[in-house]
Amino acid sequence: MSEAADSALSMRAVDKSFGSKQALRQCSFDVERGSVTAIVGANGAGKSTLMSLAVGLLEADSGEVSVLGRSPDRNGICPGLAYVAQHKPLYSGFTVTDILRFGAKSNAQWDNAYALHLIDDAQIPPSARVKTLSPGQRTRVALALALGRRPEVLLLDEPLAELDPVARRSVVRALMTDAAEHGTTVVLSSHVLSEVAEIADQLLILGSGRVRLSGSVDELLGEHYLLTGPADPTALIGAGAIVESQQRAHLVRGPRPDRLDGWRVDPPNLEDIVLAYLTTTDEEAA
Ligand SMILES: Nc1ncnc2c1ncn2[C@@H]1O[C@H](COP(=O)(O)OP(=O)(O)OP(=O)(O)O)[C@@H](O)[C@H]1O
Repeated sequence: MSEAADSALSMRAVDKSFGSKQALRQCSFDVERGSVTAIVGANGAGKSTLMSLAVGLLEADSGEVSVLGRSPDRNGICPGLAYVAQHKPLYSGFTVTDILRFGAKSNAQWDNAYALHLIDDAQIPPSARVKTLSPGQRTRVALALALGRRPEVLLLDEPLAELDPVARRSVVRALMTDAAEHGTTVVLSSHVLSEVAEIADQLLILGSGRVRLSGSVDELLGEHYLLTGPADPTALIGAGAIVESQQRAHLVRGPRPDRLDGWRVDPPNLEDIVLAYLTTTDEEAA
C-alpha cells in the first residue's frame, strides 16, 4: 500500500483497548486513494474497532489515525467520508423515501438522483418501510444513503454478511461500478475472503488486533509461492521466509525460483496466503 501522503486512510502504531482486552495493537497501514481495500480477519480480529476509529466513533489510546489528511472528529463524520456500520441502523418505521430525505437534509453534497438510481437498480419501491425489507434490501438502502453523499472514501463494515449469493453479487457490482466511475476509495471488511476477493485490489489481513499483512493483491500473489517436497526447505529458499508449513507443503515469502529439483513450486492463490497469515501466532509474526 502507498505511503501516507497520498493516503485516503492511514494509521500509525495505533493501539486500542477495551478494559484489559487489546483490540488493536500497533496497527500501521495506508489505504491508497481510489483503491478498493478488503480488511479480512476472523471474528474479533479488530475490524469494526479499526473502522470505528477511522470514523471517529472511538478514539485511539495511542498512535495516529488520518482520514483524507485529517484526524477523525469525535463530533461528526469527516467531510468526504461515508460509513455503513455492520448492523445498518436504519429507522425501521421510515420509508425508503424518508431515509433519502434524511440523507438530503443532513448532507450538503447530497446527490438525490444517484441515490434514487441505486434504489431503483435494487428494485426497491421508494414507498416501502425499512421494517418490511430483507437484509439484502436494507444493505442496498444503507449503501444508497452512503453513496448519495458522494463520498471520497466509503467504509463498509461486513457489508456482504447475511446476503444471499444473488444479493451479494448485485451489491458487489454496485460497489465496483461506483469505484470505477467515481474513483471512490472503498474499504470493506469481511471474515470471509471469498466474499471480497473479487472486488478488492488491496488486502489488509488482521489477526488478534495486529496487521499480519497488507499490500496490493497482485504484489502479494507475486511475492509468495508454494513449495511442496520431501524435507525441510529452509536451506533452499535463500532470502525467502517460510510463512506456514502444512506437512510437506510450505508457503514461502520471497523470490520464486523457476524450479527446484525434487520439489514442486507453485503460485499460491489468495486463499492460501490469507489462511496462512491468519493462522500465524503473535510469536511467529513478531
Ligand atoms: N465496546 C467494547 N467493549 C469491550 N470489548 C470490545 C468492544 N468492542 C470490541 N471489543 C472487543 O475487541 C475485540 C475486537 O472486536 P471487533 O468488533 O473490532 O472485531 P471484529 O473483527 O469486527 O469482529 P466480528 O467479525 O465478529 O465483527 C474483540 O475481542 C471484542 O470482543
